[in-house]
Amino acid sequence: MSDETFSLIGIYGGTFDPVHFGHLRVAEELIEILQLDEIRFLPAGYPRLRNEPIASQHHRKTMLYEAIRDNKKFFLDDRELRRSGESYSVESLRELRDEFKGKKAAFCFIIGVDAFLKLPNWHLWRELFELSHLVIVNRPGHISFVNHACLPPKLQDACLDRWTDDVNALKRVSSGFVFTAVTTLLDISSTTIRAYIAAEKSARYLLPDNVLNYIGTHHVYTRKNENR
Ligand SMILES: Nc1ncnc2c1ncn2[C@@H]1O[C@H](COP(=O)(O)OP(=O)(O)OP(=O)(O)O)[C@@H](O)[C@H]1O
Ligand SMILES: O=C(O)c1ccc[n+]([C@@H]2O[C@H](COP(=O)([O-])O)[C@@H](O)[C@H]2O)c1
Repeated sequence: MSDETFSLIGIYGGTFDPVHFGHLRVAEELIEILQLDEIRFLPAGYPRLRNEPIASQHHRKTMLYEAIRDNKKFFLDDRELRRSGESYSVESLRELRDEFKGKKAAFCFIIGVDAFLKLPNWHLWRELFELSHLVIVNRPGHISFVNHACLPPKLQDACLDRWTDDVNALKRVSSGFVFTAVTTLLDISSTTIRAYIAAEKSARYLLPDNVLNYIGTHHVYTRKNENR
């Protein structure tokens, strides 16, 4: 039976402007909860359905690299930064599926509940279920635990027979399940961090020190920075 199961690869997409402990703690806990082999952090080059990032692609990538480099299970996947045009998750997952052809791997696309609620606005969103499992994490200030009745009807329908709370189910097929994970709720957002830094308030303990130092050295979120 064991050689029938898939290895599990987490894919954590985001703007990461900047990466913070809300992201990193979720990733660390999901490695344990789902017994993931690795998590690939996938920074969006030109993120959709939101304002343009403040930091440049180069800064967002470097900050992310600095934040994850000491974790043997965390990897940076910069394919969306190398691609021109809007960043479509479905395109990245198609590419990854291609690269993993012949390997028994299942993908877990990790997504906060705030982003999950907007899924029906994503490019070719229904195809995501064919390419990956979806792993939803809660976020303070947003509806707690995905209450199926609160979902937009289209999303409710699409997820209908996909919900599972069985980690082993995710290892039996390469895609198609929706799993809600219980992780520590940390009320941290990149927006708050950018606002603190712009107001010269301390953002310490909300994100790794080396990332904070990088932001300071390169004036990433302050007016002195002319080359964001
Ligand atoms: N504190 C958090 N807890 C759980 N999930 C989070 C947290 N912060 C971000 N996420 C999730 O991580 C993914 C990427 O988030 P993103 O990089 O946009 O960070 P953000 O803090 O939401 O940024 P911003 O404030 O600029 O919108 C999204 O799926 C989001 O829901
Ligand atoms: O593919 C899409 O159409 C799409 C639309 C909105 C968001 N996403 C992805 O969702 C992830 C979280 O996005 P964000 O804006 O919350 O940082 C990130 O990987 C985005 O590229 C993807």
